[in-house]
Amino acid sequence: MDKDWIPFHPNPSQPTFIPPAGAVDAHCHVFGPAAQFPYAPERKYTPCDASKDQLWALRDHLKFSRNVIVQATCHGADNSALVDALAHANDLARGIATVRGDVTDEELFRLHEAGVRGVRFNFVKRLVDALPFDELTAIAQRIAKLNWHIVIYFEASDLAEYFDFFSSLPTTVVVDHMGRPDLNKDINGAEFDLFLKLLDYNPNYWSKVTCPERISISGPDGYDDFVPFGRKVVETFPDRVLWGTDWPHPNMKSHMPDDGKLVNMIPRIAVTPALQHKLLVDNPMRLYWPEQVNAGVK
Ligand SMILES: O=C(O)/C=C(\C=C(/O)C(=O)O)C(=O)O
Repeated sequence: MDKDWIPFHPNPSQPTFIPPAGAVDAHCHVFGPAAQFPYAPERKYTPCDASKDQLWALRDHLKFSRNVIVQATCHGADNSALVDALAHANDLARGIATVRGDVTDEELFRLHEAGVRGVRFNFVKRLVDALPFDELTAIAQRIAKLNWHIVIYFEASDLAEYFDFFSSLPTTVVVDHMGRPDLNKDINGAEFDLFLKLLDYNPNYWSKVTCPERISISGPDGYDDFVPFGRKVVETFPDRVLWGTDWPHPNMKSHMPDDGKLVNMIPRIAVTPALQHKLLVDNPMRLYWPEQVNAGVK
């Protein structure tokens, strides 16, 4: 792993917040293990290994029930580690893959059968060289036929440039980490307002209210500055929000969060049991296990 890499917290605290039954960690990753699933040559970082079994152990420790595993950029478009985790999840995990424009229909079908339900378009320059819009549009049109959705990751400062392209995407679109707002800026300022407009103008847009540890300037004593931004998104779009740990927390430089304390953030941004149930159960189940929702599975 990179010499400045901070591994995930070895002993996360037991959260005081108990999630509702069936809660979903809707944003997490698996890394390797590298001996079995080598990291991509084009990667921009080399992480510690972080296995599916360690992810399941965290899920159980935090009293969650399900995971949505997002392909990490260190694996590029080789989704093997993701597919392996899904194959060993007993249907308690779904996946978001990374694909290129030359992905075959057979590969998309194989990924769907494994439990993948979407692709990630990453625009964070320190992580990837983003694909050209026309290639992304072609991928979007193909995955729309699978009823998959798109997860997008971008910096708030880039949203104005991407707004029209984002608004053209034909599927449900889930924004990672609220589009990484700059918490030095006013919650009522133009930058966060543009993010809120993205969801307001586009009813197919959802947002994860995640990653206080990445976004907060006030820091890990409580990530207090994150709370009003998270609350605003949850209360404005209660049926279109998701939550996740972001374990194993790639590329953290200032500190490594205690996952138990991240869970304790939930009642501060979703302040009623009804909002917590939408955030942690209703919304992710509707998006990732619709067949079970329709069958009345609890
Ligand atoms: O885990 C996150 O969502 C955030 C980061 C990394 C990735 O998403 C990734 O490498 O796939 C980041 O900000 O470095």
